Amino acid sequence: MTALSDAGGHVLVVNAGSSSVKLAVLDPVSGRRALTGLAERVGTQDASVRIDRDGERSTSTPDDVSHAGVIEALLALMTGDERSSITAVGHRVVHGGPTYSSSVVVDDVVRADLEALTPLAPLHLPGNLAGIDATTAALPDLPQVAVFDTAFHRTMPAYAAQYAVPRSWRDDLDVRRYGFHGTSHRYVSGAAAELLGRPPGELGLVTLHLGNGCSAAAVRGGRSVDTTMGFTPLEGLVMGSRSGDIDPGVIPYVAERLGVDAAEVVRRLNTESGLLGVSGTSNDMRTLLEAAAAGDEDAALAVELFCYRAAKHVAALSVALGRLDAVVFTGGIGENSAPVRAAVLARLSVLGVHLDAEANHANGATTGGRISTPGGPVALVVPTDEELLIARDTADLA
Ligand SMILES: Nc1ncnc2c1ncn2[C@@H]1O[C@H](COP(=O)(O)OP(=O)(O)O)[C@@H](O)[C@H]1O
Ligand SMILES: CC(=O)OP(=O)(O)O
Ligand SMILES: [Mg+2]
Repeated sequence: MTALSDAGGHVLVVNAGSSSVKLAVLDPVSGRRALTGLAERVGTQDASVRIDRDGERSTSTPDDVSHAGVIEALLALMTGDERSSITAVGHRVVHGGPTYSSSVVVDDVVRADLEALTPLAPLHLPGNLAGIDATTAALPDLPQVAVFDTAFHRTMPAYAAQYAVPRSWRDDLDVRRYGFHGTSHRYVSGAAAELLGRPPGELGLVTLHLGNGCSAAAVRGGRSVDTTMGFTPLEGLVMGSRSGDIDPGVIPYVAERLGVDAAEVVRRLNTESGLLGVSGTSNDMRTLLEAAAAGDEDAALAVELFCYRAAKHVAALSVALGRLDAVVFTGGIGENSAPVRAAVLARLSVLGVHLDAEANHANGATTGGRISTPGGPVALVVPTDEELLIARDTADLA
């Protein structure tokens, strides 16, 4: 580890999503949190921010509800001592494009490169950049480090990373499969190997990150060899408001029928589809499970489509592994929803994975652990910790 962490400095981690900002001030070695922060409903008049430390909560309602505004409000809720304990700032940055294959200290050139990538992750990069700008303004003397979602997937072989499109699209336009949620897939695949008591180099894992955005990855020998998200975070699994896989032929057809352009159809595939689109009511899995239990058939279909697509992709990704040792659930849904895990695993009995119903109810976000019966591939719950890996990369580079 670096001089920074030996000196006991804290890293401020900013994980800016499309509508939320998660923040942590932590020791990069032990992972101990001095505080955590959360801004929700960013960009709307209902935006709120809160900081939690030692069982105590401070909240405020920001005047400026932009990403920059809520980050300033979060920093304002910190004490002087907390702010001065910070020695570097690490940011989750969703897209590193063709250039960035590992974490990097942000300077003017990196900042400009990221700005140019915004069309490839329009829901995420503006918030990531606003986070970098806000912490640079508030803490101008500290190094700012970008940790990319795409980095872990740079090890995908060409046959997984490429689309079957004209070669000039790849060579001249950088159209390829990048993959996302890499920091989460990297963390949970390492933690799963520890839980299994086996060296990562020996293992074939499928990691399932089921949150508001959802993706699965095939991790062989500790390296990503395939994943469900591609050029943008829209491909693959059904998500809160994103469609996942769809025939591109739908796009010009719907554009023409609705009298809008292709970009507007893609915007609706990102924001009005997925669980929200199928249910017609909510992008939130908790809400949909309750509605389905109360007899709402559209909610039930949304949940079934979500679980079916997840299981189908786990089976497909096991081809990339050659051997399947474990399926690992993480993210807000993967960690907390026993019914979703049960429905996904019911469809995976074809691969020899069998649910242990009692363990599935016991092993939620706080504990994690095995949720399958002995024999065959293992199913595990592993709470993700993107903030810890971001803090460690930041400490290593700062
Ligand atoms: N106990 C629970 N049961 C079912 N779903 C849950 C539960 N807790 C959280 N979730 C779901 O997790 C999703 C949010 O996941 P999260 O990883 O926090 O999102 P983000 O991608 O924004 O970080 C929502 O669909 C939410 O309903
Ligand atoms: C890349 C991505 O989809 O991120 P999130 O789950 O935070 O939306
Ligand atoms: Mg997320």
